[in-house]
Order: sequence, then C-alpha cells, then structure tokens
Amino acid sequence: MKPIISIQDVTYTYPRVKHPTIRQINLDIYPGEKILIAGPSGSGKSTLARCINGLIPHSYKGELQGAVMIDGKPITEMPIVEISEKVGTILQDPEGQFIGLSVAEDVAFGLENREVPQREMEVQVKAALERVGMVQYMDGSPQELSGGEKQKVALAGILTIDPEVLLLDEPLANLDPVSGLQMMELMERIHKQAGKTVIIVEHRIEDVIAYGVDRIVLMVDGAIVADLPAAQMLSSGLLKEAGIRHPLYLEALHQVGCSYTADDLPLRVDEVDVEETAPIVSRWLSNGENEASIEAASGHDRNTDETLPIISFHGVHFGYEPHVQVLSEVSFAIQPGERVALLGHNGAGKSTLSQLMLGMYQPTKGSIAINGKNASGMNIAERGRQIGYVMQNPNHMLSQDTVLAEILLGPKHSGFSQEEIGRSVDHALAICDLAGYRNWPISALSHGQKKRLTIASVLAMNPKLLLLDEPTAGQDYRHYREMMAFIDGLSKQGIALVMVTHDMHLAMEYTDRALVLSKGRIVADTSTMALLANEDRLTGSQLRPSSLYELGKRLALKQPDRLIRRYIAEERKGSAQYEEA
Ligand SMILES: Nc1ncnc2c1ncn2[C@@H]1O[C@H](COP(=O)(O)OP(=O)(O)OP(=O)(O)O)[C@@H](O)[C@H]1O
Ligand SMILES: Nc1ncnc2c1ncn2[C@@H]1O[C@H](COP(=O)(O)OP(=O)(O)OP(=O)(O)O)[C@@H](O)[C@H]1O
Repeated sequence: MKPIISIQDVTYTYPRVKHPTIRQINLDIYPGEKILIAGPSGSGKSTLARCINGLIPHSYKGELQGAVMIDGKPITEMPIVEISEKVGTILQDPEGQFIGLSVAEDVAFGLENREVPQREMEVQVKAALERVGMVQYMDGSPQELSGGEKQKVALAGILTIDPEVLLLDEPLANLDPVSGLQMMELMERIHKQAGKTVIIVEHRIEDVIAYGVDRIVLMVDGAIVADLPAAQMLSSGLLKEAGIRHPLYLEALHQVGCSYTADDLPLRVDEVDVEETAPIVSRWLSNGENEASIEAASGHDRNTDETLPIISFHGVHFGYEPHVQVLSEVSFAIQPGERVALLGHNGAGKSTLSQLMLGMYQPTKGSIAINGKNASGMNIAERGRQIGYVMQNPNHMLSQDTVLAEILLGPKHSGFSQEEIGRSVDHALAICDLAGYRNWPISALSHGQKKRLTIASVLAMNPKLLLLDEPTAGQDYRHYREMMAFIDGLSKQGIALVMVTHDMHLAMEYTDRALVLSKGRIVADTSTMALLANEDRLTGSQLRPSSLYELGKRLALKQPDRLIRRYIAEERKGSAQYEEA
C-alpha cells in the first residue's frame, strides 16, 4: 500500500530562527491509519502538523529540507486549497479558522469552494452541525460562541469537506468531558466506518488511547524518538521518560505494584482484570501507615471563617442580549486562600461568569462585591489589582512583541518600584520556566509557552485572587506539575484560586470546593470530593469522573475516593516514577 502522507527526511527551520525546530523526520502514514502524536510542550508536534497540512511551506516560509508527499504528490507543488481538500485540520485554537458571518456560512465555506448547489449545501451543513450537537447555533455568529462550541463548529466544517485525512491539533483542550468523549467516538466512527486516516496531536493521551490508535509517534526535541503501538509504547516507559503522563488509572496501578507487558496492558479501565487486581489494591489501601497520608491529601481546610470574602455574587443575572439569559440567580462568595473549581458543560457560562468577576460586563440584575464593597463603581484596573485573570486562549491576552515587554506591562502601570518590578518579573519568569526566553518574540513561542507567559504576566501583579481558565490545557505533565505546585503554593499565602476546568483530576487534586454551572445556574456548590461521588449530578452537567474513580468502581471498592486520595498523597510524597526519572 502507498502511504497517504509521506514525510521524507524533513528538517524545518522557522524564519529568523537559528536552529531547526524539527529534524530529519521520516514518517509514513497509510490510508485508514489512526495515529497519536505525543511529546512534551515545544517538542515540535504542531510544527510537524503544519508540514502535513501544507501551512509549512505555504504560509510559514522558513527553510524546509526533505520532502512531504500527500498521496504521492509533493506538497510544494500543491496549492493550499488542494491540500485542504485532502487534509482537514482542526487547530488548537479554532479562532483563526472562522471566516463566515454566521455559523452556517462558516461550516458551508468548504462546500462553496466546491460550488455545491445551495439546497444541497443547506442539507449538508445542517447534518454536520447536528453531528456535533450545534445545530441550534446555526444562525449565530461564530465569534460569540464559547471555546468548546467553537471547536465543535470547526469540526462540523471539516465534516462537510469530507477529506481523506483528519488532522486534529489538541482537539480535547476546549471540550467538556462528555463532549471530549463524543469527539473521540466520532473520530473512531469516521476512522472505522469511512476508513479515514486520523492524526491526533494531544496531551490528554488517555482519552485518545481509550478509543484505540494504531500507533503512537513520540516527539522529543524536534525528532521522532519512538513510533510504536499503544500497548508497547506504554509498557516501554518512553512516554514517562519524555515527561508525558500515562493514563491515570495506569499510573495508579503502577503505584500499587501492578506491572504489565505489552501483551496484557489494559488500554481502557474496563480492560483491567478485576480478579487479579482487586486484592492487590485492597491490600495497598488497608496498609495502616497510609491513613495519615490519605488524610493529608484530603485538601486544605476549607476557609469557612466569616472573614471578608474577596469577591461575592448576590443573585446575579446576565445576558449578552436582553432576551437571552446566560447567567441566572448566581450567588456565591470566595474567601482568601480558598481553592475552587468552576465546572460545567461547554457554553454553561463559566467564561461569562469570569468576565463579570473582572468587570468586563455588569450584572443586569443582582450585585457583585469585592472586599465587601459594591463593585459596580470600580474600574477594570482597580479590579485587576485584586483579581488576576489567565484566559483559556493565550492569543487573546498577549499584546506585546516580546516576552519581557509582556510581563512588564502590568507592573509598569501599577506603581511598583523599579526594584519590585525587577524582582516580580524575574520570579514570574523563573516559575513559568521562561527565563531563557525573556527576549524572544512572542510570535515564536509554542502554544504551551504562550500559556505559561500569560500566567507569568498575571503573577507579576501579585493579585489576591487568581482566576485561571483551564490553567494546564496544552501543557505536558512536567509543566502541569510544576505550574500547579506553584499555583497551589499561592493559595497557602492567602491567594484565592478559582480554576475553570474540564479536567476532573485537576479539580480533585488542587481544589477543595466545586461550583458547578449548568445552563447559567449554579447547580452545585459542594466539596470537590463529594461532587465526584454524585454521578447523577456529574452526568447532568456533562462531567465525568476521572479514570481513577472509574477504576475504584470497577474494582468494587467500598470507597473509591480513598483510592484517589491515597494516589494523590503518594504523588505528593514524590514516590511516583516521574520524580525518580
Ligand atoms: N512561528 C514560529 N516561529 C519561530 N519559532 C516557532 C514558531 N512556531 C513555533 N516555534 C518554536 O518551535 C518549537 C516547537 O513548537 P511547536 O508548536 O511545534 O511545539 P508543540 O510540541 O506543538 O508544543 P505545545 O505542546 O506546547 O503546543 C517551540 O520552541 C516554538 O518556540
Ligand atoms: N459575546 C457573546 N455574545 C453572545 N453570546 C455569547 C457571547 N459569548 C458567549 N456567548 C454565549 O453565552 C453562553 C455561555 O458562554 P461561555 O463562554 O460563558 O461558556 P463556557 O461555560 O465558558 O463554555 P466553554 O466550556 O465552552 O468555554 C454560550 O451559549 C455562548 O454561546
């Protein structure tokens, strides 16, 4: 069989950069294959993806050596329109992909290029939007959608073009847990039933692997270091060496003492052998000396003192347009040092609520207080000194040319002394692992690096409450741990943390309290652990327990949450394997 994509000895250097970002890449992908490309942040995954969809060399000039062939034809000889008919791409950040005025126009774009008759086009657009659950937004503007909704519309656009190859660059980063599963299910169906080639670049490897991949290509430092079937890759330890987290249930099983070869490694929780595993896990859990560590991992004491909340909402209502209510009757208060997860389905209103906290919009009814004072009179700069906001999409935050200029922006305008500015900037750069990049142009950073830069620039302002929209999306595990350990440390200094996230394990590990939004209303305000055990509440809100909780249930543990607590405790103690590596 001839490969559909053939990458032959490719080395690519971006313009104005000294060294190649990817080196001597050789990769053949055959029709109907499903491949996961994994690797640490900045290892060149997106760059490789750009070589596959022709953005390199058509949009990114730079220096390309070697050859990329699609269906036997060199990519350099194909116009970009011809390439996009063969390779449909969903980018990490679908924003730049929208061109139409309405969602329907956008989805129809590929069909218009093909001169499909109007009537047929309407049918196809509607069908594609139905497949991704977005048909009700057909006439809306793509710019007014939530992050996850945009991702779904981008997918609908690709479905209408029906290309031979689907290339997805971090498709899960913006999706709520249930939508993420649906996306992976859909990819699996397209792959199996229509025989399409599917290439997925993703940090959340667990959800991709659970639906089956033919092989995993591992990139480190711009080179392919391994190309193996999933079970072999996972049993080889190579992913962990590269700083990539294995699926959570496998990490836990490893810690408990279960070991697997490529032949018996369970690629999904429901493949774990219960008879063999349950006694091992129970023994591990009943080991007396663990009690203390389980308690220690039960989180910080929730600050229930009647101190002055940093921020409180009182019966807040809001809609972007008068007749469409996005938030209804929202009330809560956040105390200093609290760690809160803000959870909910795509479009539930999490980002909207965040914008109201920041004063970008005012409630249409109800009120917001900051440090006990009605916030309606405060300007955005005043709020900014209290509440630091790190957006989901770093491109929405970054406005300067260089890393240093970006971090200096806030502190320079907030009356800090020169010395304070220098200290907080250095500290923020070091914490976010960007010290070596201080003079870099922002345009040359990877997505993950940009995300860390946005966190660094907010931290440089020393805020009292840090509001983080998906803080670790797009980060590899090393950066995830470092970043979260740092962010967590801030809460011990009294800084309150509110994390908008779709990652249930992150919520478990780093928050004590969960606020769940559903269709603009708060439907739960409870301890994160209690939420996890409430399956009806979870599924009703498009949430899903982590695979570790699923493992506990599969093994019929009386208290599956003990497994989670113990695992978190062990991880904190640093006994997990990555710490040794
Ligand atoms: N337009 C560009 N110009 C110069 N350098 C770039 C450009 N885009 C990316 N790079 C650099 O290439 C390296 C690899 O980036 P790439 O986005 O391919 O990594 P990645 O593995 O996809 O990372 P992440 O997981 O963080 O998204 C990074 O160090 C980045 O700084
Ligand atoms: N600027 C806007 N104008 C009109 N409607 C908007 C605008 N921004 C968001 N919406 C709508 O408000 C609702 C809530 O969106 P929001 O971005 O707050 O959701 P979210 O919970 O953050 O979602 P996600 O998890 O996908 O990021 C959605 O139905 C969205 O379509």
